[in-house]
Amino acid sequence: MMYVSWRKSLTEYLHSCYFQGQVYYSLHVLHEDIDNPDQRISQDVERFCRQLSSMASKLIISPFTLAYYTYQCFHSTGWLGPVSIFGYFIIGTIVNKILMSPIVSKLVQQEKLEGDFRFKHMQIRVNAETVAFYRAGRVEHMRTDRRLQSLLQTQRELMCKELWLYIGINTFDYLGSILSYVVIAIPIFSGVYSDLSPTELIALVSKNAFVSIYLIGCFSQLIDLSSTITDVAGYTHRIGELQETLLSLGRKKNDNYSEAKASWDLDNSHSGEDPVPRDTAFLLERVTLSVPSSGKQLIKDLSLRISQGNSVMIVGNTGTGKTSLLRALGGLWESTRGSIKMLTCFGPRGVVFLPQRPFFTDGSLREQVIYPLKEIYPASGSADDERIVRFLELVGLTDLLARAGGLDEPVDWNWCDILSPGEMQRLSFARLFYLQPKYAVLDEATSALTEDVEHELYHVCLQLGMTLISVGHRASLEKVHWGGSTPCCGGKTRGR
Ligand SMILES: Nc1ncnc2c1ncn2[C@@H]1O[C@H](COP(=O)(O)OP(=O)(O)OP(=O)(O)O)[C@@H](O)[C@H]1O
Repeated sequence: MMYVSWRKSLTEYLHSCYFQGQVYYSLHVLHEDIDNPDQRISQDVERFCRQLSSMASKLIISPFTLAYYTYQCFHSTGWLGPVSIFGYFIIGTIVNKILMSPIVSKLVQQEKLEGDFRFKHMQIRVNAETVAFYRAGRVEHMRTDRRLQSLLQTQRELMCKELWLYIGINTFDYLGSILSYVVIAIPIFSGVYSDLSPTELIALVSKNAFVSIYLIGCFSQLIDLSSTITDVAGYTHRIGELQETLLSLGRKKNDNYSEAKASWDLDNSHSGEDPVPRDTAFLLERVTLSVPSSGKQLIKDLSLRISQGNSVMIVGNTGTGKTSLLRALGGLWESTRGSIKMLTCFGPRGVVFLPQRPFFTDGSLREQVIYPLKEIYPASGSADDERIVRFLELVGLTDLLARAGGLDEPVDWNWCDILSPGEMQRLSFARLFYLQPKYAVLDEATSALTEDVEHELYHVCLQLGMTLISVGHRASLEKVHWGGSTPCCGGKTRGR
């Protein structure tokens, strides 16, 4: 009996560990499984709901069975039986409450540490080469190990606390079965059933034992639920935190960016209702911009209008907020004061951003060049092979066609691993030429290329009719953005 109960506790514990893992994934899916977060979250939510519904079904049925067996117990033992069993349940609940409280906070702490540890793993996996260049393997190993040790320490503490809870639950179960005989022994020895024959007495004892044990069993079920409740409380707390963060982020979203402008738009969706000229892409009025996490002020009272044909170059020292200004233009950061209006859409008919770190998705060479149009128009087919090949030639990546085995050949490599920084920047330009937007926002997009190549690429952009908003350090770039200048915080904007 003892063995069966321990095994049950262990199985429950392992089950809870498994369940914790699943919920953990739902919380860290944003970091690790960005490719398919919706599916992961829906699977986890499904499991979570199953656990809740099993708990709810037990809670719904319990009152009926409790009422029936309380009546039966009262019938054979009088008030003594039900009162002592109810009193026993109340004491059990109080003890459980005391044992449960520290487990919930420990479980939340464990979830957080597990997330930190996995995030560290992912960070090393993504930056393995950089770490190897720094010969920082031992350092990273030590740092990861430190996180693992603190996670294991918390898990050990959690197990100790859970051990006491399980001891409490099992003790309640065993003492309960003894109580069933005690409650019938009292009326028997006090002479209530002195007129019964031994056979009738045995029948009475056995019937009462059955009823009492069943009644105590109902209470045991409720007490057992406490271990599930502690798990659910911990996960609910953690998921609640995630939800609150997402809600507050959603609330902070810049109002100037409508839902339509938050995604790519291939139709000419400019409504023309704005009082500003149709050729204006961005309108900034007395904008003050600060780093969201630290509040450090980067830009103060910047007013700027970026319109078609008037390229802008943003220059300045490192860390002065050039990229941050682009983040604000792209709606990723909110201004502290003033207003930023984006009056065009994302995509070929509007604006395309080339960020400082090039990004390449998994897939064929074509998918890299037309990114992200394949997902927007999956049936685009191979109608524009010629254009893609021409743009690859223009950026000096003809050999990539041979390396990839053609435009549509599936490749098993990670594009960021096999391309040099310069090649990545060239491929990003091929993408830009293919998309051919009205406005191109270029954040140090040619930092790994020579001045000549930079000049050529910028020249093609202008030939294709793009208005450029670029961040760069080289004086040679200024010629492309030739014109007057507007001061801007620690940096400068120069207009063509
Ligand atoms: N996500 C972030 N969280 C906290 N601080 C940030 C974040 N991104 C940037 N910062 C800080 O904001 C400041 C401006 O950063 P930004 O990237 O705009 O600089 P920059 O002018 O583009 O520099 P560089 O020329 O080196 O690219 C820096 O001090 C940087 O440390």
